[in-house]
Formats: sequence, C-alpha cells, structure tokens
Amino acid sequence: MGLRLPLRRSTSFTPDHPALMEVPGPTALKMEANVLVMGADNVGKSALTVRFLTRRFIGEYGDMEFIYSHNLTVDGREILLHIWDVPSSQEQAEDGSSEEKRIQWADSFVLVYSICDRASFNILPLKIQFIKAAKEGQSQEKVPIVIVGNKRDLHHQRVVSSEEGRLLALSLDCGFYEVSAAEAYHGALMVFHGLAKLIPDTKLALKKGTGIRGIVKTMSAVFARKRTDSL
Ligand SMILES: Nc1nc2c(ncn2[C@@H]2O[C@H](COP(=O)(O)OP(=O)(O)OP(=O)(O)O)[C@@H](O)[C@H]2O)c(=O)[nH]1
Repeated sequence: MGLRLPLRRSTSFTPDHPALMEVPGPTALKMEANVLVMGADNVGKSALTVRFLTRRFIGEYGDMEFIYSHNLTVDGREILLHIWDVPSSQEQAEDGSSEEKRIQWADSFVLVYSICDRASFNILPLKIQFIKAAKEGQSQEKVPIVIVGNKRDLHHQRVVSSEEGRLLALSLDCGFYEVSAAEAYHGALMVFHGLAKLIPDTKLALKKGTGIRGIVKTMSAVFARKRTDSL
C-alpha cells in the first residue's frame, strides 16, 4: 500500500526579523524540500508548526493532519517547504511501515521534545539513529535534522537542561533550539530557518518539480474547532 498523504495547505510568508531579511536577487533559485515534524505526544509539534506558519498560538490543535506548503527565503534561496505534522494519536494507530514511508518522503526533520517531559527527550536518540540509517545509507549525505526543546516558558517544570539538549544535538550532529511555541514566534522561525540552512542545494534541486500535488484545504477547521470549544 502506498503512503497516504494528508490534506495540503499553502501559506505565504515574509520574514520580518532583520537577520532574515535576505532579498533574493534576480538569479535566486526556486526549490522545494519536504520537512517531517516528529516527537512524542503533547510536546508541541503542532503548536510549533502553526506558530511558524501563522505566527499564532491557539492553545489546542486537535488531531488534524496536514502537509503545509510555505515559502521561505534563506541565503538567497527561495525554498518551498512542505511541512508534515503527524498527530501522535495517528502514529500510535499505525504500524511502523507508515513512519518509514514518511521518513522516505522527507528530506529534513524537526525532532521536538518538551523540556518538562524526560521521556519525550529520551526517545530522540533512537528516532534519530533510525532516520540516519534510513536516509544516510542511501545517499551518504548528512541528513538535515534539528532538535527542538519546546515549552521553555515552563521553566519551573523543567526536567531536561539546555546543556543536555545541546550535548545530544552535538553528539548526533544535529541543529539545536530551545523555544516556547506558546510565548513567541521568533523561536519557531529560527527552527525552520535553521533547518532550511542545513539542506544542501543538491537535495533541494533534486526535489524541484517532484512535490506532492494534493488537495488544498484551509486550516479553518483547526480554528473553527478552537472557536467551538471556547463557546
Ligand atoms: N506552556 C506551553 N504549552 C505549550 C507549548 N507548546 C504547546 N503547548 C501546549 O501543549 C499541548 C500539546 O500541544 P500540541 O501542539 O497539540 O502537541 P503535539 O506534539 O502536536 O501533540 P500530539 O497531537 O499529541 O502529537 C497543548 O495544550 C498546547 O497548548 C509551549 O511552548 N508552552
């Protein structure tokens, strides 16, 4: 059975952080990359993704599954990111082969844990080794991965130190960020911007023209759910 792709949604994006105001010249390359957001349940995968895409934090995200398409300009390269956020309830209902297929689909990975949840941190080394074995075996190229410690605002509940996160990222040759999707947009922007910087041109160029062309639906369902819940 083939890989079941979720609904697809497009967004537009203009970076507003001074460090990110890199206007592409007339020869800027247009490229595409697939990003898979992974991690344990309840760590804030959807919050981080939605914060990056919309700048908003809506609190509850339900179990909607989307691939979001979003333009980002990094180092003069205009990159169309296809970001797949998989709810953990769905992951648990599947067999391992679906995760393998998603890993094959992706060129780059965001691995999220909560700084308040030791177990969500402890599962990362195995997940990352699994990704590396699946991807690096094929291409011999380093796989772009960033590790994200989320919920930084809950410092009184912290059980994973920043140093532990940084060391893990160093030992596995990944990028590292600590953020609060709840508190600020900037951290989410830095995560996806940092990831895009790690994707080599060769990988991006290879993806050009091979992106999925699926059904485009709006994220209004997520916001509608939120509005209904708060009535
Ligand atoms: N305090 C705080 N809460 C957060 C933050 N990010 C997410 N949350 C909350 O954590 C809960 C889980 O967030 P989600 O984004 O749904 O987490 P997820 O990893 O996508 O969850 P699954 O659907 O289980 O895969 C929600 O109640 C969010 O409001 C954060 O940075 N700080």
